[in-house]
Amino acid sequence: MSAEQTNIKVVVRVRPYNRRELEQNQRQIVKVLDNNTLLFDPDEEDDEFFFQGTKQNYRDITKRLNKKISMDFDRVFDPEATNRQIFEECTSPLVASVLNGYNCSVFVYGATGAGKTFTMLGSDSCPGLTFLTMRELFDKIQAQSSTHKFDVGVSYLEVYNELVMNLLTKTGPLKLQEDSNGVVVSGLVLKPIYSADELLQLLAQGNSNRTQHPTDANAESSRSHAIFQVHIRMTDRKTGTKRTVKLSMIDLAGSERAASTKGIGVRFKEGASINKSLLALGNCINKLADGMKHIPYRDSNLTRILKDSLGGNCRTLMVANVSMSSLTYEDTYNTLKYASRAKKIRTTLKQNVLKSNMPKDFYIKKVTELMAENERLKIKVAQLEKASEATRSYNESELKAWYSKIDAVYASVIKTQEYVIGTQSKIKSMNFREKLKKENIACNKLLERNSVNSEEVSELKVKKKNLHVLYVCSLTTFYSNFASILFSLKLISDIFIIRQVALSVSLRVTYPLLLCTYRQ
Ligand SMILES: Nc1ncnc2c1ncn2[C@@H]1O[C@H](COP(=O)(O)OP(=O)(O)OP(=O)(O)O)[C@@H](O)[C@H]1O
Repeated sequence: MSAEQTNIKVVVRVRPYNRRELEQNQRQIVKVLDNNTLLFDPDEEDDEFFFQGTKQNYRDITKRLNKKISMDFDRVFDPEATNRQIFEECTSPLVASVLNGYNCSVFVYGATGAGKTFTMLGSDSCPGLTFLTMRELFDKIQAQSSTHKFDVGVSYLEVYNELVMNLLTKTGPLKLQEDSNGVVVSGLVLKPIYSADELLQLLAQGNSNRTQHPTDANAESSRSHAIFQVHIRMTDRKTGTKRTVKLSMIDLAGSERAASTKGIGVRFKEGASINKSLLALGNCINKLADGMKHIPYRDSNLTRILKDSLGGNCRTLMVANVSMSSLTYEDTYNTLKYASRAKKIRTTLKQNVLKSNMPKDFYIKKVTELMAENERLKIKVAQLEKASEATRSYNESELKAWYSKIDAVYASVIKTQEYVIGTQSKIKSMNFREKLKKENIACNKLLERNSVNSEEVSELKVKKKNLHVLYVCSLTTFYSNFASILFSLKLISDIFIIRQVALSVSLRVTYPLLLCTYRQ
């Protein structure tokens, strides 16, 4: 897996004046010039001093010249900047990195009262980077839950007087050990969590266990280094690839000079040990910045724990907190010097992919099997495609044959029907004609008798003529029906009706024929 070289990202946050600073009306020693640059110890623009009517550059000739040092950082946040703004610009991108398999660390550095805890934890109304980052992390975990399985565990440690304590269980001191994965805290059991709310509850619980004592600069000064870590194991549901990553949020104790906290007794020891660990941190930062090979991480427990974040496989963000009041001149200067040095540190990033325990042979066998299966399936697909094509063509030709057979049968049925109908009407008209003939014979017989009188003779003759007309009609299929109707209605003696029927059907050819037959 390729490794990527990157610098530690360093941002400076300048906090607003606190009440004490405003009351003492001190001068401003940090001026934010733009998003990346600040001026430390600028000239006092309004501090004008006139001697005998002439403006003097310096009121006090014994006073040293202002440093006027311009410093560049990855980002400089002025006193108006909010925690959300810093989150969006600095730690939100880290969440995406974590879920891509990179270890990430955020640590805040600065003197007591400079705003480290405010930046990291914030308050209910103004949540800090830890809260906002964890919320974002869980939102993203939720969004990816269909493709990945996530196992999340957290730990919250404090390093106080060089002792490592578990803030979640209030137990310790714990020992640090080194293995191939780096420094591990022996006996530390990760607390599994399933939601952002659960995580935030644990954070609150750990904070309440944190060692705090008031200092001159901060009534709730944190006297220990707090290290909140989220360990995530991601399993790709499709490929089964596993990754383990760690996101660390570190709130360091104040980096002020021991003298500035005016500690005695326990507080002095506390201050000395904070200084010892921060001195060790400073040494590591300096050596890393100079590209030295040997880095004295082992000088303190803090640097041992931060080894990963500073010089290991980790994307690291350092937030240097400073006050702009001249009351904190030395501390602010030191913090900015540290931050400038830290900018030079380069870390090497690698995506964390868990090695599988399966031997190589297993995968070789598996791939060979899958390739053979693939070939077998390809052949099967080709066979099926061929078979389905053959079935399709057979069906089409057979269907055509069936259609033409059906058409032929249908045509012959129609023909037969027509023939039957034709035959029926032929039989009908033949029967009708037979009837007409019989009637004519009967008329003839009556006419041959001597007993019929002259009136009856003329009536029989008219009937004979009409029978003849009907006979002629019966020779055509169309008129045969009319003729048979007239005959059955016994209207054959009324030639007028026959004439009307012929007229109504407007058969100009047949009508003269009928008339001429009638005239005969
Ligand atoms: N950016 C800010 N805006 C408003 N108030 C701030 C800001 N930064 C710090 N403060 C206030 O300043 C005070 C000291 O801040 P904080 O406790 O964060 O300092 P610290 O650096 O953590 O100090 P210590 O090392 O002693 O714990 C707090 O009351 C805090 O609310």
